[in-house]
Amino acid sequence: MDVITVDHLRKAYRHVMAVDDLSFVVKAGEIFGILGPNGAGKTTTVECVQGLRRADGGTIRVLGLDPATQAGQLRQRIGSQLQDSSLPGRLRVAEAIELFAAFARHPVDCDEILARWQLRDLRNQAFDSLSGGQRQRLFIALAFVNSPEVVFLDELTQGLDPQARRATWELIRQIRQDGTTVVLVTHFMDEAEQLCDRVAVVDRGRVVALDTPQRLVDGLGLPSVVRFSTSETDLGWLEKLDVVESMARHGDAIEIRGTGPVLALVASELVARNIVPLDLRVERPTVEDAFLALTGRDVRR
Ligand SMILES: Nc1ncnc2c1ncn2[C@@H]1O[C@H](COP(=O)(O)OP(=O)(O)OP(=O)(O)O)[C@@H](O)[C@H]1O
Repeated sequence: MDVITVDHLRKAYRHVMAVDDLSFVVKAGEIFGILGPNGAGKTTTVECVQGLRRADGGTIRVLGLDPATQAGQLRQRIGSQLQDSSLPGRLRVAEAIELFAAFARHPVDCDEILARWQLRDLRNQAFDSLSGGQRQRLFIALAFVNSPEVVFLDELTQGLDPQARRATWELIRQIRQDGTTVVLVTHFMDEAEQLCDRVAVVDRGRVVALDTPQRLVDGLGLPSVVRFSTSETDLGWLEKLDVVESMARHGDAIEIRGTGPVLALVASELVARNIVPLDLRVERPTVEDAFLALTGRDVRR
């Protein structure tokens, strides 16, 4: 079942075409990622989808509702992570959750939310006194207070330490298991790779690729890099293998770029010639490589 359909969405700010004929579908129960460089139009898109901004053209349906005319109904059924926003400084963590729950048609139990997002020990702490990571956890928790059917998370793990990131990913996976659909706007390639069932790569207001993280990478035929060390000097034959695109040597360190089953073929040829390096390894292309190939830009810039 399609939970979100965005069809030929357009949105301009004066002379800036922020979103230009953008289309995608989000299916029930998936974690759908929107990846793109700064200014690609991700936030504008997600704001239009949530009914926070009016589109100039195209159609959007979320849970069968039109966000432009049924935003009130929609807000009862979706959750949204606050971004760069702050709560009153003296508001305590538990009070913030109770406040948001008071507006929800189907609020979840506040203690359960505090426990799930590891906020129990902070329940009486004022918002002002929270660290960046703790605030982030609170913003995520608040997105789930109204038992949303679809939740929008923007830069989910910004400011979290590596352990907290992994714990957050695990919780989001559990939330998917509970049947909630998740839309994730992210700059983090590893997050998209680890968490998302499908990813839309957005650039200059358009979707330039949409697939599972694995198929995005595989579909581009990007090279893998095989590395190993050897003192053997006669390796020119390696470059003649069909799968090998190039070879570089720095002392004993060998680096081979190639596509397809490059590791298996290089390994078997080396062994056949009695060269058995102990450190043979392969670096497969990642979503980051795919992103660079698709947009020509580093996502962090
Ligand atoms: N309120 C606004 N007024 C004018 N221009 C805007 C406004 N909001 C966004 N823009 C412009 O529209 C384009 C898309 O912005 P948007 O915030 O949707 O991109 P984004 O992909 O979310 O970027 P980022 O990753 O930096 O948050 C950018 O060129 C931006 O400068």
